Amino acid sequence: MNIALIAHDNKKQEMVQFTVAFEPVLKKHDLYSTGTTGKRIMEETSLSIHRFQSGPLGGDQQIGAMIAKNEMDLILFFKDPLTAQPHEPDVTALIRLCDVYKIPLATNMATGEVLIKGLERGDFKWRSIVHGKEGKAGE
Ligand SMILES: O=C(CO)COP(=O)(O)O
Repeated sequence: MNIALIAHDNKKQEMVQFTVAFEPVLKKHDLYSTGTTGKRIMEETSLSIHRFQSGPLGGDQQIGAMIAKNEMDLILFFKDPLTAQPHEPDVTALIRLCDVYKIPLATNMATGEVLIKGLERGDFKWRSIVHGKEGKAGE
């Protein structure tokens, strides 16, 4: 499965702790990340991650493009609700696309833990059914 790991600056430490804790689960999957989040995770774990641009420079949109092609199966996006982001429209667009394509999305670590445990249990195997489909919105 293709999994995106994204964290705003104030949540990057939580993301690192999360990926350290769940490294054995995550390493079985293809991981994608915005630039700085991916760099931090790779510095602190042995996970290999495809890094896109940093979020404010278009990374959220690059991950959004994968969602729009139905190429992303799970998004762990630890958002900072207390800090204004210069690229807020991109953040909103990414979350919207998760709803359009019904992609499981966690916006905080607590929900992330539930989803990752579901992933471990095989709860998202249904995603393999939609792979290869055109993935038109509303289908
Ligand atoms: O801004 C982000 C998500 O909106 C994250 O980007 P970075 O991982 O590059 O900090």
